[in-house]
Amino acid sequence: MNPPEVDRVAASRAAVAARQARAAVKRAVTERRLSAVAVLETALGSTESIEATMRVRDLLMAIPGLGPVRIDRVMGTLGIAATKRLSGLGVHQQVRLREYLQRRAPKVAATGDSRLVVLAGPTAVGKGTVSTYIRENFPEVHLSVSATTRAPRPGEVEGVSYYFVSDEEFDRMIEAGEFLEWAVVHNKSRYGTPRTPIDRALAAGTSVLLEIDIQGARQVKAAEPSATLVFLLPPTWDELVRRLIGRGTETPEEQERRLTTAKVELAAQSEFDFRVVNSDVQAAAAEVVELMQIQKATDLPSKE
Ligand SMILES: Nc1ncnc2c1ncn2[C@@H]1O[C@H](COP(=O)(O)OP(=O)(O)OP(=O)(O)O)[C@@H](O)[C@H]1O
Ligand SMILES: Nc1nc2c(ncn2[C@@H]2O[C@H](COP(=O)(O)O)[C@@H](O)[C@H]2O)c(=O)[nH]1
Repeated sequence: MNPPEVDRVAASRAAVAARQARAAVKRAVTERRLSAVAVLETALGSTESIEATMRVRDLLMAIPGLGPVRIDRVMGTLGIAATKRLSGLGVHQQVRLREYLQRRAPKVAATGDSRLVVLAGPTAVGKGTVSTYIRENFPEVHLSVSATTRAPRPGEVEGVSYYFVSDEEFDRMIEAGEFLEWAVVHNKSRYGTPRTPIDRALAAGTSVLLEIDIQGARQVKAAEPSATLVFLLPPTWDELVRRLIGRGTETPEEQERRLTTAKVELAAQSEFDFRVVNSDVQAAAAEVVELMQIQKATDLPSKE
């Protein structure tokens, strides 16, 4: 073969491979192994991805219950041309399509034993310490990384501790529907759970742990009733105060504010599926992981 012919054959093989890869993505959406929203996020996150080359129409065709006539109508309403690919969407089209998919597309089916677990509890009870222990010792668990508008503390790492974002960026993320939940915590900063990494992990059969406040836990339960809520308790109130003051990361005013919230939060513990007392980090982490891994939550003995 001469060089132009070699190029033509290579291009045709690449086109076939891309078509097959797009068909596999569509199948995964139809079979509810992958959420349509996760496909959109991947496409928007990388123009190199196979998802970026998918037509919007094909993504909608993958959603059970949507036929060609309905899809034409929906695309008209969303203001998206019939031939548009995901990578070619304008900002407003992206927002409208994301909102539509969040409302209309079915959630991914739970695969195997993967589950969504929320760890909440009052300030300084040790949520961060227990979660970090789980991240370091149980790599099979996906620990969600939140976005926050608060400033980093010494030693905190961008993308590991949090995504530290400006108020404007947080507004944008809310507007774009990127959060599973978000809340103003301790009447001060905003914190939110990015939705896409969670959808992806659950679709891949990985259990997910969210370390968030109680307002967030309530929102997650409302959005995903199958989520398991775990409340982390201190051995005593005095020990909680000792941990907060001992951590030394807040001013006395901020400590006061957090202890006021803590009293309200402790009163909400009965809303949770399980309670774990954090007397010892390793033991508390093991209990939380047990709740994520063993039988279905409904079959478990109470940890109260
Ligand atoms: N089981 C434990 N025994 C003794 N100290 C602990 C234990 N767990 C955590 N601590 C300590 O308590 C302090 C608060 O812990 P941590 O920062 O993890 O709390 P948190 O619940 O994440 O707080 P916040 O909600 O305010 O972020 C830290 O100094 C930590 O080292
Ligand atoms: N509702 C949410 N709460 C969150 C999230 N990420 C963290 N948090 C909670 O905020 C407080 C304060 O955290 P700190 O790091 O400033 O001490 C604590 O209770 C966290 O659990 C989130 O995404 N959503």
